Amino acid sequence: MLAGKSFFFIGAGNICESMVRGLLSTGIVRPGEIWVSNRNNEARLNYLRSYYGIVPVTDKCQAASQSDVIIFAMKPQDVFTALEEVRGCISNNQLVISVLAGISTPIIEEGLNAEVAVVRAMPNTSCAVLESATGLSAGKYTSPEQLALAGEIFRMVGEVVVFDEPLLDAVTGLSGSGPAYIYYLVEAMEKAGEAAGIPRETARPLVLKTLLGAAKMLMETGEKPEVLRRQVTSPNGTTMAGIQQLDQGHFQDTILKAVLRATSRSQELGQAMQNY
Ligand SMILES: NC(=O)C1=CN([C@@H]2O[C@H](COP(=O)(O)OP(=O)(O)OC[C@H]3O[C@@H](n4cnc5c(N)ncnc54)[C@H](O)[C@@H]3O)[C@@H](O)[C@H]2O)C=CC1
Ligand SMILES: O=C(O)[C@@H]1CCC=N1
Repeated sequence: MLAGKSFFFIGAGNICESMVRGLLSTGIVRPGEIWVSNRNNEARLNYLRSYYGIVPVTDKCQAASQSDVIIFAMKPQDVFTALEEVRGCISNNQLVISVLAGISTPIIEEGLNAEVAVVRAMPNTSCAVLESATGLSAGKYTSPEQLALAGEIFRMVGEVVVFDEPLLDAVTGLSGSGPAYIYYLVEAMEKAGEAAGIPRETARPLVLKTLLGAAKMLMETGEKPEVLRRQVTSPNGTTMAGIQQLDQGHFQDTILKAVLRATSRSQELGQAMQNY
């Protein structure tokens, strides 16, 4: 279903590049089948063309009318300008994918002023290494086949779960923003290693292998994280001492608050655009 499909990204920033890198690395999508536009940034487009061989375009209406899949990938605040630029250029046999935090499918449908198939998607930047966790939900005019096509696109770059749309804000707070939480943890562990006397360049591979090993243990054993944690935690040993310190800092509660706050920020972004 995917071979030969053409993709048009409106907005060529971080998430666009992550998706492009992932899609091209599969070998199924070819560089000439990916068109990109970006606002006021020729240097960015030149970089994407020279690095990936993908095709910068300036006439967005024309590109939108000629591509199979149109991907909205600008900041939520910029969505209305983008919608105006391609209004009347997209028909129902194409597929619109919006990766915008907080922006509901009705906002996109109404902005396009036509019965266009829209899928809201929340991937993460790990698309670049084919390890994204992506949540999807279908808009009002999206057929099962069009939702399946969106699933196929994001399955090329990782795992896909389909949700009812209201949950997409929570997906954004959990796995859309999630890589940043993990990077933050890695930053903290590296600094901690350094504080304990391990040089930064040595701490990083130790931390990264620890992270990868723990993720693999979770995936390959299928055990609950609590069980695996207990296997590391000897009575009165070092891990117990470390975990007690994390508990004193309300580690789990802090993570919970971070995910809930990111979720409500996604809702706020949507609300702000609704009232626009
Ligand atoms: N960065 C991430 O990890 C993720 C981002 N998202 C969503 O993706 C969207 C983009 O995020 P980033 O790539 O991080 O932002 P970014 O700021 O890196 O890229 C957005 C790009 O869109 C361009 N743009 C704005 N209006 C445009 C228009 N009318 N036509 C063409 N280009 C236009 C801007 O010039 C900018 O280069 C956001 O809505 C965000 O919520 C979703 C999942 C993950
Ligand atoms: O920070 C943001 O708003 C976007 C959405 C999910 C990840 N990055």
